[in-house]
Amino acid sequence: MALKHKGGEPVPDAKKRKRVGFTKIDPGIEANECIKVFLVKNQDEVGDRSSFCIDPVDLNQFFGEDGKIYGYKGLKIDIWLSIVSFHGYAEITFESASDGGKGITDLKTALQNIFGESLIEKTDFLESFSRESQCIRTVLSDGAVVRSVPLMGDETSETHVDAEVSAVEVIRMNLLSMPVGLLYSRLIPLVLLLVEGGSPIDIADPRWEIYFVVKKTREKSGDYSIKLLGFAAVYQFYHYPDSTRLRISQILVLPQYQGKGYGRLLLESVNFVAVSENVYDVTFEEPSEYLQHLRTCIDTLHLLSFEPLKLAINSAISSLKEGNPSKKTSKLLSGPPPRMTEIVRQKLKINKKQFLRCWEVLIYVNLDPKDKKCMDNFKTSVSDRVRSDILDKDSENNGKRLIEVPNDYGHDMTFVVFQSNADEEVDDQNGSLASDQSRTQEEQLNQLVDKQMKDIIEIAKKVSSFDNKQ
Ligand SMILES: CC(=O)SCCNC(=O)CCNC(=O)[C@H](O)C(C)(C)COP(=O)(O)OP(=O)(O)OC[C@H]1O[C@@H](n2cnc3c(N)ncnc32)[C@H](O)[C@@H]1OP(=O)(O)O
Repeated sequence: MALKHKGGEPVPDAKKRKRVGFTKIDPGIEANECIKVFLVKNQDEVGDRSSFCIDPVDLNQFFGEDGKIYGYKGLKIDIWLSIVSFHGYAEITFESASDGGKGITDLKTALQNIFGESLIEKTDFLESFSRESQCIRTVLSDGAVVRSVPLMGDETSETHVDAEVSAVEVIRMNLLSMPVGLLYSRLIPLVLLLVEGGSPIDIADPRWEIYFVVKKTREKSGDYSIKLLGFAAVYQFYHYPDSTRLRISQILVLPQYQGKGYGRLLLESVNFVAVSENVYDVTFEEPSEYLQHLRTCIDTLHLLSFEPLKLAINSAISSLKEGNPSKKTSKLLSGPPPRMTEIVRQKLKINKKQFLRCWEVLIYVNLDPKDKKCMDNFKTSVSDRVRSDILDKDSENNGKRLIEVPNDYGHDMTFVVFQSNADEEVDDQNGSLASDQSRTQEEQLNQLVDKQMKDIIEIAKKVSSFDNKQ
């Protein structure tokens, strides 16, 4: 870590600090504003601010309660993280430092809380590119290759001209192995920076496994190099009486390689292991909204080509074609038959909750968009399902209802809790409260139905585009 004080003046000692007269209390600077993190692959990129800069979830969380750094004027912190050895180097520059009433933030400690031991001095860092050029290859050489996908055409364009064969591989390893644990500990800063709510896992627990996705390039000389693209940490839970559940707890694809199918490959690989080792099922630990979207796309694809399910899907489609939405006596579209839920878990390792999420997408992709009656019936059935989900919750919660409504500010959802209480409605003299409340509830429900329809259509589109590529 290098602390550069612009103008060459030393950082003032405590005595001098007392004499500095501040007219107002130091407002501080948000960590998000003055810290930049670059991912670099060679010495030349270090110090070049046009290098690949990441967009961390929230750097403020590592700096006190208000996320601010105090005591510095003109502070700039550039962190250079090597994607060769995953070491880091912090270059800190500022015009002056003095206590403006809130102290002087100890930057070294704060940065060590994020980057830990992987933060090293500049010379050491620059040397690490050649010294540790084979570190990923060495650590992963003992791993089991779960999947190997050859790369062709454009995908190899960034490789060396002498490159003969390139492939993307997923390699599975136990985190208890010392070199693997060490490599993971160097990846922790990326987890903290890029996975919302991410925290280090306990590498001393033998039930943790890690799946690395790498690009392997074999040179004409016969030698090969390996580049790390991402990883997934998976916990093997015991499931009574003699089975295991796989839980994907942390998945990260390095930002410059995202959106190229590597996340999907990691998830498919975990699924492949789950099926071949006949575990109970695969679950996710608090998946982000985007990861959940990806998971539903992947599972829906598997379900679409799952022969035993075809009859159930066709029969659901027939009931939508024939159904009359004005007859409220029977549901147009019920969930999948319970027997299928069990078969899907046994054969595809998709659990019941996730299967239910995919079910409506499975139906939707099989509908004829020109069949208006069928499409209308589908929307009615989604609406019925949303309403019954909420009513079920309602009866469980003594009239308190929690519903998720979309907002205008992006992907995050807003949750609304409301209480439906018959007495309250009677007490309302004009009945206006009750009618206002039910109007609001109706609007919220409609919004929720629209949001769910939008999600179904989006996933269906994605799945159809994948299906055509395969
Ligand atoms: C339990 C937890 O860990 S929760 C936290 C999850 N992790 C994070 O949030 C960390 C930051 N995010 C990431 O690391 C990544 O975005 C991940 C892991 C979530 C997803 O990995 P990615 O490699 O980006 O996913 P992948 O490329 O497979 O799919 C993403 C997109 O690429 C598209 N895609 C997938 N394969 C291909 C392909 N072969 N060609 C073109 N596009 C493709 C997908 O359709 C998807 O597009 P969409 O966003 O329009 O739906």
